[in-house]
Amino acid sequence: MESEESAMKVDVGGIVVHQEHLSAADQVELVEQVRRVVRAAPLYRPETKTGRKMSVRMTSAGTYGWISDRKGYRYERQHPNGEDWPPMPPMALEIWRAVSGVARDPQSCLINYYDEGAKMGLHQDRDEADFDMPVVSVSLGDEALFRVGGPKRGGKTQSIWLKSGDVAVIGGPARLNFHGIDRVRAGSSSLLPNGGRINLTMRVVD
Ligand SMILES: O=C(O)CCC(=O)C(=O)O
Ligand SMILES: [Fe+2]
Repeated sequence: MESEESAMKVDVGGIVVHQEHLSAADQVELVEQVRRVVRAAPLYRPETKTGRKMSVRMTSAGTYGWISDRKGYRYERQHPNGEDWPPMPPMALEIWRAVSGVARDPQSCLINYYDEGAKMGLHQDRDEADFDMPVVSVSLGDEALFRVGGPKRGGKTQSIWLKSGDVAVIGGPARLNFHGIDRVRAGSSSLLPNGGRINLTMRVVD
């Protein structure tokens, strides 16, 4: 994998998007590594506290996985099926080391799969112990409209289309900024044979 800095960095409400961080070949390799995770730890559709199913399907890799169910949001060491999470994809770790700007390695890689029609409402990532540690987010497959606000709900927002190979760093003063995915543009990428979008988010948890 190339280790050079990406060609373009764009600031969206304090979130830094490294556009085209991954080459086409790297994207193919990362998809293969994600497939390995999904074979060991199947995607599932989490419920929220109120019992509604999320539209995004999820799984995780690394020491911890992010879980949502009737008890709320938290990190767990096992998949809901009771098995430990598979190892973090090596490329996820490489990407983290290239862009995170911190010395610690991530303990969790959440994998989100968006099919046509899936979205993620505006939220903060705040289930981690140390907000000095960034969240690093990788986009693969179809483009997604990413909305970014400030640290308080209801403020102004900005949006950007995240494309396959883009890497976003949610850190520093933007670490607790609200963000979400409004929609995915079906058919905008040929990376995934069945379409849709994969998002990986790496985090230091405790
Ligand atoms: O899919 C994305 O780009 C964002 C995912 C996200 O915000 C999250 O998993 O917390
Ligand atoms: Fe998030």
